[in-house]
Amino acid sequence: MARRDSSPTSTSSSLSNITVQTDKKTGVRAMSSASPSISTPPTSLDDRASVLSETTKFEQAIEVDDEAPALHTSDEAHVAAQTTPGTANSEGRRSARNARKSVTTYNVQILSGTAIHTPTKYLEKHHMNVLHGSLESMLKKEKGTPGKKKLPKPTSEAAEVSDPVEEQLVAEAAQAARRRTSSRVTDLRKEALRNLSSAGDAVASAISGGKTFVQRTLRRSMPDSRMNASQLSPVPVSLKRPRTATGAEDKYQNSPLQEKEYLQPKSKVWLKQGLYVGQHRDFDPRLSESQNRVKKRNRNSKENTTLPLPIFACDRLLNEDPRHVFRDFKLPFDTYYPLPRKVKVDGWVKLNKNRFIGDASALWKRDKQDSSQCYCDPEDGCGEACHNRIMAYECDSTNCRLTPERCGNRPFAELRRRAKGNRYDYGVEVVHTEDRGYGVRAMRTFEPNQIIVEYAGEIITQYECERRMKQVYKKDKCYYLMSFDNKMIIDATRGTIARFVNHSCEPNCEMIKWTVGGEPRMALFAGPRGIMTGEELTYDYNFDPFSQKNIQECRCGTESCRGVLGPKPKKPIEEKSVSSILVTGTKRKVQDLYDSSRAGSESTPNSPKKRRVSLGTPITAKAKKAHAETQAARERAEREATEHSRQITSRENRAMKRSTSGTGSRRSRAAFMRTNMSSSVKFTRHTTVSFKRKVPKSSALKAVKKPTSVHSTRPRTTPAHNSQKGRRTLKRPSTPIESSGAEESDSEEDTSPNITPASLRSASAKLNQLSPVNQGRMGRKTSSRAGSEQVRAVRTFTIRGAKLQQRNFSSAPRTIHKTGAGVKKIYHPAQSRSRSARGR
Ligand SMILES: C[S@@+](CC[C@H](N)C(=O)[O-])C[C@H]1O[C@@H](n2cnc3c(N)ncnc32)[C@H](O)[C@@H]1O
Repeated sequence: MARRDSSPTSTSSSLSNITVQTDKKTGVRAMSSASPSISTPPTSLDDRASVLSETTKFEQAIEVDDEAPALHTSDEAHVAAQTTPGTANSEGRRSARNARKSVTTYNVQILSGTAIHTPTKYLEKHHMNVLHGSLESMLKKEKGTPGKKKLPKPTSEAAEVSDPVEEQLVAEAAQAARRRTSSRVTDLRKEALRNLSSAGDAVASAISGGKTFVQRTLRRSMPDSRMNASQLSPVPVSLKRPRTATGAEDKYQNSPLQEKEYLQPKSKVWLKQGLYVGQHRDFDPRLSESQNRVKKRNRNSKENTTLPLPIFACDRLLNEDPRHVFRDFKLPFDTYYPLPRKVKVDGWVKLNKNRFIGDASALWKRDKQDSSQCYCDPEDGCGEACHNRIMAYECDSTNCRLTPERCGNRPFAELRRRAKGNRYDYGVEVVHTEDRGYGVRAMRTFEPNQIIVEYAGEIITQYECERRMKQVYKKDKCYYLMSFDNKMIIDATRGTIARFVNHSCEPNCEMIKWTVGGEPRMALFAGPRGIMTGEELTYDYNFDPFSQKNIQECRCGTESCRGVLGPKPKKPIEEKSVSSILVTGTKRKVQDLYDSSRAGSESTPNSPKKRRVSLGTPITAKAKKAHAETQAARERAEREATEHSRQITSRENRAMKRSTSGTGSRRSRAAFMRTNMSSSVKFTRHTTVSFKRKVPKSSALKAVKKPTSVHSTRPRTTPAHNSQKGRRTLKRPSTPIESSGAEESDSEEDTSPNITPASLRSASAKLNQLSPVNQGRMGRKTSSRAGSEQVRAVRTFTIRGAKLQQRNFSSAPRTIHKTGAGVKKIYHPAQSRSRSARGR
């Protein structure tokens, strides 16, 4: 043991009592502080412990590992003793920041003690003979590279050193140490740091030893002996395999191929069989719309090689399963429906509710009388029989006593709720159609008669509409104008998505006007079939093109396509024949009808089909049969009509006599009318007369000089076409774009008061007595909310094999707008003239 009590170069500092101990057995030479140092910074040990401690904390740490690290430490201590004789410190006080920013560098030519601190960033460029890092590493390097310069040996063995170079180095080192007393403190700190790093190494090796042990144990316990170190440890494999236990483990651990096998990501396996195999998905939701388009364009369209289901399978599917009988089999739209494809529409400013523009607000008349009330039971939940529903009024707290949860007649409230949900909930989206511009598609299913979307936009006056047509929209190809209440127009150029709904001659939706909170509102409702996801939404524009040049070809592609975007045909031939005969009872009319039936619907000069179908089309056997049936029915009806008119005439004459003998007051006349009408209705029950009945109005009654025969008004009646029996008859409200029949009712509306819900109820009650027909399901027809004078229902009878329709006024109206939206020249002021005035 060498003991140095004091250093010649020691200062008055506390670093004077250093003991360098050498353990001969292990060759460890450690330093310890025998006495407490004044400047010893506070440690975790208390002062006493610190004082009595034979070894420094670092030394204690070193002792944990009694193997290789100790050797380095001894060397290090040796060097330290050499370089800074009599100086040792157990504490490393360099701040962590500095330690990180720089490393100790030694110029091996100048030897230790001349350490400088080089910023790490300059290390690359540092001179070759400058070593970086701890002395320990330097020593390792020296040992590992024979022939290189060795560091000086301890002083006790200095005499034995024969290498003059080494001697010189030692001497120089001693000289430098003497010269640079001021750097002693720093050197001691370095020493301490070195000790610390050695301790760190020892701990790291201990930990790695422990891990290796755990891995070994695990490996042994695992059935799969191929488990390698990479799976047991999060540390990279390359760093974790220095020690191996067995040859077999070695084999696996050292095989890079095996490791790769485990590290590779799993690849997706696609099904080779199944319902959707072979189907192309055009849309990749991960890509944008344009990227998808490009992809689609570039895709090589391969033929679908998947065979269809065998025929017997389809047959069973369609015919044997009772639920599928007579139903088309449809695959679901898409089991995985991607995010909505947002179509950007140029120039579309979206409005969610109606907005009055200019004078429209001031001119808008709110009809105070117009209200409705329902008295439904909670069990009914305002279903089909709800009075408000029949009248196309939305229930609310003022007109319905049910709670919103119980009431089933609040479609616009439902719409409001839906709009707060997500896009799927809202349920519609704009799409590009092949040949009709934009269209609207359902993104969900809709129940029959369920509300889909509101048709809202700017409410403008006729004057403003004209102005816009002439000035603003004069170059446009599409107009989004729809006539509305109070002779106003909804311009949906700025409006809801409903403006994109296209026309179809066999539509799946209806545009219906409702009264919500006393205000009229238009909305698109699902038709009686309901809507499937993915279906394009359409409604019948029943469009009056106004002039020939505005006639557009219809591309709806349905079987019953009328060929052009035009008005609906007025009535089917059979129906027309019967009703007209009954009304007129003249041969001439029958002849007309016969002619018209021969020519089909082309007999009407305004019929759009006239331009498409030639009259010379040969009559097929089917048509001949239909014609014969019609003829027979006509003859029967003619006979009945003669009888019918005879009876009515005699009854009217009797009633006339009674009324002229009475007071002649308005009330009595009204009573007479009611009696008369009731009797007519009763009568028609048996004779299946189709007729139109007007609710008595004061103005109308005034005009009655003598009890006008019901017949006298009938010739002008145009029984509505109700191709779908038992379904609601579509009736258009008054509009400036009305066709002639509707315009007549328009003019009446202007001069006559509105029908009140009370009168409707009484009329409804009377008819209820007459007929048990479920009026909620019957077809309904009215001219408009403001002018709902013509309130009719359609009833189907079978008399002597002929199916006939009876119209009465028992059912309340469900107002359906006549004109389609957005059709060019959909509105024109001249259209407010009667059709007859326009020569139609
Ligand atoms: C209210 S817009 C409907 C949306 C329109 N497709 C668009 O792109 O904005 C009415 C116009 O769509 C076109 N359209 C609608 N239904 C059609 C049909 N069945 N056949 C041909 N064109 C139709 C006509 O050009 C019509 O003027």
